[in-house]
Amino acid sequence: MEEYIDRVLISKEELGKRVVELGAEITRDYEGKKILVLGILKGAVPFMADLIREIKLPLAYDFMALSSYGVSTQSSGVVRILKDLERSVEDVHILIAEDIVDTGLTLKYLKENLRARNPLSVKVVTLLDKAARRKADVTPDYNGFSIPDEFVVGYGLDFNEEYRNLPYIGVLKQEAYEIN
Ligand SMILES: O=P(O)(O)OC[C@H]1O[C@H](OP(=O)(O)OP(=O)(O)O)[C@H](O)[C@@H]1O
Ligand SMILES: Nc1nc2[nH]cnc2c(=O)[nH]1
Repeated sequence: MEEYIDRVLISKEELGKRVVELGAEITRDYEGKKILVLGILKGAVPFMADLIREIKLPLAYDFMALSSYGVSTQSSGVVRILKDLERSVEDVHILIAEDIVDTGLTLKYLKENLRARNPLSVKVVTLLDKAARRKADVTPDYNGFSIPDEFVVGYGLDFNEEYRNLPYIGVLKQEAYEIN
């Protein structure tokens, strides 16, 4: 698997340090509030699993799975809910946990959809922000790292469902795209 990694963009140590910082910031901001951390499957799972253990407050977590209609890697902005929340959110502050915000189309749809359910608030924490590709007017409230316009894998992010279990964020070699 790692023979196809061209270079490490964010190391395991850098990821760990930043997740601790994000957890501390969220802990300060949400003191006394009832939080629902909402992970977006599947990419957010490793980040969310580490982050929730750095949020030193009582919280609940749940997941949604979304799929965007579009041609291959091009997101169209039309999103379908594959797995929805299991309960009402009217009494909670929702903190959406994402691995990456790219065009922002997924997040724009999701925020609008969730706001219609009348939660106390909706905010977003993302591990990575690729702002150069933004098409929708959305800004994450908490961002781990701003990254350049490169396709990255690892720590939840995949290429054809592989590489999600790498402990760092890396950039693939050209060969990796050619063999698949
Ligand atoms: O800002 P956007 O351009 O809308 O892209 C961001 C979305 O794309 C990725 O999910 P993906 O559809 O690859 O699913 P996965 O998490 O299961 O890999 C990521 O987890 C975000 O949900
Ligand atoms: N794996 C992966 N998925 C993405 N979805 C949007 N941008 C990216 C990216 O850079 N890598």
